[in-house]
Amino acid sequence: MEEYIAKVLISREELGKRVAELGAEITRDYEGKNLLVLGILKGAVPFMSDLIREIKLPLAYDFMALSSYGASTQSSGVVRILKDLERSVDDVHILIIEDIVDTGLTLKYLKANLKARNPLSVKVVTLLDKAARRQADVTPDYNGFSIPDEFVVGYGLDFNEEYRNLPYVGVLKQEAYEII
Ligand SMILES: O=P(O)(O)OC[C@H]1O[C@H](OP(=O)(O)OP(=O)(O)O)[C@H](O)[C@@H]1O
Ligand SMILES: Nc1nc2[nH]cnc2c(=O)[nH]1
Repeated sequence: MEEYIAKVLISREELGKRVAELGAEITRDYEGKNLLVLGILKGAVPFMSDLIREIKLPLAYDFMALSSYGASTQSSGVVRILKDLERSVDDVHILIIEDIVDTGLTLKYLKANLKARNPLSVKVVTLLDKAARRQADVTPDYNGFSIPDEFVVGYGLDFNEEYRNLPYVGVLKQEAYEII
């Protein structure tokens, strides 16, 4: 698997340190609030798993699955809900967990959809922000790392469903695109 990694962009150590910082910040901000952490499948799973253990507060978590890209690396701009929340949210502060905000189209749709359900608030934490590619006017409330316009994999991020289990964030070699 790792033979196709051109370089490590964010190491395991850097991820751990930043996730702990984000957890501490979120802990301060949500003290005394009814918090629902909302993971967006599938990419957010490793980040969410680490982050929730750095949030030292009572919380509930749930998941949504959205489709934006299919197997391609290009945004279609079309967002569909493949799996929805299991409960109403009018008594909770929602914290969306994303692995990456790229064009922002997914997040723009999701925030509008959730706000229509009248939660107490909706905020977003993303591990990665690729702001150079933004098409929609959305800014994450918490951001792990701002990254350049390169296609990244690992720590939840996939190429064709592979590489999600890498413990770091890396950039793929060109050859990886040529073998599928
Ligand atoms: O800002 P955007 O351009 O809309 O892109 C960001 C979205 O794309 C990725 O999901 P993807 O659809 O690849 O699903 P996955 O998490 O299951 O890999 C990522 O997890 C975000 O949800
Ligand atoms: N795996 C992966 N998915 C993305 N979705 C939007 N940008 C990216 C990216 O750089 N890598």
